[in-house]
Amino acid sequence: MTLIERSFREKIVLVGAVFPGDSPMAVEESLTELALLVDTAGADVVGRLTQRMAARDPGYFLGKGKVEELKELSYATDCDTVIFDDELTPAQQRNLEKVLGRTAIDRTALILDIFAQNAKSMEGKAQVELALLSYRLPRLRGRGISLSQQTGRIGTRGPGETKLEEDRRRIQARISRLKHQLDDYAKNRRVQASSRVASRTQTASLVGYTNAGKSSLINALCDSDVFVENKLFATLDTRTRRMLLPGGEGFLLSDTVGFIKKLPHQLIESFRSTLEVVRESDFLLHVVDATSPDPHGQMRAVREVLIEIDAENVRELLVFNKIDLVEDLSTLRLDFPQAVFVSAVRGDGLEELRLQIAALIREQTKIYYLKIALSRGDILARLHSEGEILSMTSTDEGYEITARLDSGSLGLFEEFVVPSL
Ligand SMILES: Nc1nc2c(ncn2[C@@H]2O[C@H](COP(=O)(O)OP(=O)(O)OP(=O)(O)O)[C@@H](O)[C@H]2O)c(=O)[nH]1
Ligand SMILES: [Mg+2]
Repeated sequence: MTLIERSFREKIVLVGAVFPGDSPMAVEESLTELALLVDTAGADVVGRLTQRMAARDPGYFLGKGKVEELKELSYATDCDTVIFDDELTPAQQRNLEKVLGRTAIDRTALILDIFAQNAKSMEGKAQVELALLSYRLPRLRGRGISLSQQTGRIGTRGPGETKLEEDRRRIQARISRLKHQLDDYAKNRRVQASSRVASRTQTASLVGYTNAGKSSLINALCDSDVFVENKLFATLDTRTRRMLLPGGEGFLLSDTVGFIKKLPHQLIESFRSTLEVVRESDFLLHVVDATSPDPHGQMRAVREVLIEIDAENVRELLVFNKIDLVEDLSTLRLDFPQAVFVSAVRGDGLEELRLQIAALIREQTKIYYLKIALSRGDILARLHSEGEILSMTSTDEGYEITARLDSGSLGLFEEFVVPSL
């Protein structure tokens, strides 16, 4: 993937729409987040425009008068690119670019651009390229030559300035190659994961809104040095570290890519396999930025992604981070009595968090007394791999065993469990 370095800071105008039922405040907050995304992408916001509207105009997204206003604002600010907070159809994008005489893109393209800049591993790059190509494929046709030659701008960079001029079929071929490549990575990961299952080490994942402090928290808890930055989507690659609990027990904790409102579904699709670690976790640490103006909205956005990756049923421990920056936590504590409040940077609350994690792990494994007939060597072998055998005696009737099992594997041995003990 070739990324073209920008030698200038691109000037951007943001456009948001308030539809019936939207709160104007929420739209403003969404635009502020869009501005943060622009900053992360290395460009400057020079203007903002919002319109109250009943429905999207199929041709231009905005109404006629507003398009004129946007054109004037674009000239006045001499912006390079206009970014819409809502998704544009390929036709709207083309029409707007024609009228405005400059690049028009949407939030999805901007997020994809940031992912393209931040991808480091081979797998991360393949995932982002797949998402970008899926996004661009329906947008290829009819894009003006002059615009496609304006290289190096947000939404036009990334894999293949030249690839974009190739025909559809070659892009589709590339998409299926990337899918195969990603399948191979996933298969390898499953082999590693199955050896982990055999050793019955519990696993947890850090999930949460981008920039909430997930990587900072894994560093604080596991004494590791995962990359941390005050930018959105600093982490794209999943990293797994071992964490030791107060009782000396260990478990595996994974740091994952952050989520955001309106996360492009192309990205969720192509990151699906790296996010399998989340679905297969014994529990999640859902990290929320305690300084966020809208913690409820951010948590909702995270849960929506969890549903999309089929991880909504994994147990979760809610962790509010960055409490060193918050003067009054009383409202949050009242709203979320079950949450743990920490500062990954200053260390507050980490002991409490470790204790809660240890309790969660203990809760999920219990000791059972089992009787297995001598003829059922298969069940015994299974028990060896799925649980932890604490003691075993063999009698004429069979094996008498005490074993530690988690709720997931209990079902396999239910008929052998002796209810007393
Ligand atoms: N003051 C303060 N800052 C924090 C704390 N935890 C993290 N930060 C800062 O918040 C920013 C984001 O931290 P990261 O750990 O990279 O956040 P993340 O959730 O991994 O973000 P992405 O990987 O980009 O989604 C960095 O500038 C951190 O230094 C905290 O407890 N207190
Ligand atoms: Mg991170």
